[in-house]
Amino acid sequence: MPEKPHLNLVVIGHIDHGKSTLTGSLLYRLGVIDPKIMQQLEEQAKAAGKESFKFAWLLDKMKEERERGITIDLSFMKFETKKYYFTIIDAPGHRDFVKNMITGASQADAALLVISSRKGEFEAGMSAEGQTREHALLAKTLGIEQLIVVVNKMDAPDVNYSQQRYEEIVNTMKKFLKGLGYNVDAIPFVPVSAWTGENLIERSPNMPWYKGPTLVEALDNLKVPPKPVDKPLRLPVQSVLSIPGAGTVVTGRVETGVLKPGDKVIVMPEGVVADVKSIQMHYQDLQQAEPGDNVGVALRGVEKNQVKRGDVIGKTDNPPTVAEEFTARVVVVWHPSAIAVGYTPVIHVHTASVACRITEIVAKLDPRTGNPIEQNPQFIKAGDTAIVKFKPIKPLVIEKFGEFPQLGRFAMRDMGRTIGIGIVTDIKPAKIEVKK
Ligand SMILES: Nc1nc2c(ncn2[C@@H]2O[C@H](COP(=O)(O)OP(=O)(O)OP(=O)(O)O)[C@@H](O)[C@H]2O)c(=O)[nH]1
Repeated sequence: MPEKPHLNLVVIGHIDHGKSTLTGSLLYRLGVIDPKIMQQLEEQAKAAGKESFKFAWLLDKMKEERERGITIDLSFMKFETKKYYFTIIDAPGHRDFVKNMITGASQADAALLVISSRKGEFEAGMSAEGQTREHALLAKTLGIEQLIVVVNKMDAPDVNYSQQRYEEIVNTMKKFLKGLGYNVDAIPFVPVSAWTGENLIERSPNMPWYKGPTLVEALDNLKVPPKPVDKPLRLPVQSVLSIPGAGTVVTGRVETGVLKPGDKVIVMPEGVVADVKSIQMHYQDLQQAEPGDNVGVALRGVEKNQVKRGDVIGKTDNPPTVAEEFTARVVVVWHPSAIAVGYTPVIHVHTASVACRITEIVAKLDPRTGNPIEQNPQFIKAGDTAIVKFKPIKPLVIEKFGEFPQLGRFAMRDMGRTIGIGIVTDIKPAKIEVKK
């Protein structure tokens, strides 16, 4: 039997809307979590007087263990439905999910947007600083086209499974998501209780008015994005090793195109040309590596110190682009004051992180329509969307989002936090000398 396709999910939404509870509850009900472990956690949560947090507790435990360097959690974050295997990348509660969404080992194929239906909670998420707003905007900017909206806490006393409240939320959300450019007719809005499990796997008798899919059915209705095998090769380098017998081995994930033993490749921005001796994945030799494959590539003609993390491998007839300067559409998500020309955040893009200086703020945009509202503003601040030019202070491979989305979206970081995100719209290429 052919293997089920694999999809990556992110869980997003406003604080306390139930992301952890939903994730924990879904994993538990799908049988991923051992009932004995769940019972222990339940007792711990009860003893701490926080029974309603038992599922969230489960995620906290996983997170703690991860922080202590125990590597058990990842397998817990996988589950399967009739059609697919899913991995939840970046568990909820992470402070810096934005950066992780961009530079993490995997790209999200779909997002679950969790919204609380409780009085005041839904409204808080949709307020100017609300994360329902912010996360939906980020997901769209990052090119996550598939969305499932989970209308949570339908069991709460003030909601009491009200169809009217559900419809009120759906109408508001449809207007908002349409404004961001989402095709709202393709988005399921599933009313659930993460807590009781209603409409997650089994239909809720308390919401007979709801005729749409359950959450698991909505997951099965997602589409597998096509593999970009026809595009030119791009393989960002994660690490470089020197292995006796094999020589220089680079590891990384193929983002686009295919790679075969015998191919002639070029490492940018180094400008070094090499031959592919062999390719391995999970200790097995591969005759062809494709998008999504995490591989080790043994290279002939290059020394370990000539390649580093953040470089990108391509074919010699279509080398990765090194930017002298690039233009991007950015969204500022957080900054204590204002951003002006001269500001130099660290840009995290694929596996690279390079400081880039803002050389021009071309225009401020209306975030809803994308139309310019101010040319050459003096500064931009949190909440603003703008067209900005950057000059990398060191050679950097970056691509236009329209051509290579995986290498054309980035996070801007400063002071240990994500300041904003962006997508590259234009590039002025640098001249690189090729070393044979
Ligand atoms: N009644 C009810 N309460 C819920 C439901 N889901 C979550 N809650 C409660 O909402 C509160 C917040 O839930 P969490 O799962 O911690 O929310 P979160 O979105 O993960 O929160 P952060 O990670 O802090 O952003 C807890 O008290 C939960 O018990 C639900 O379906 N029904």
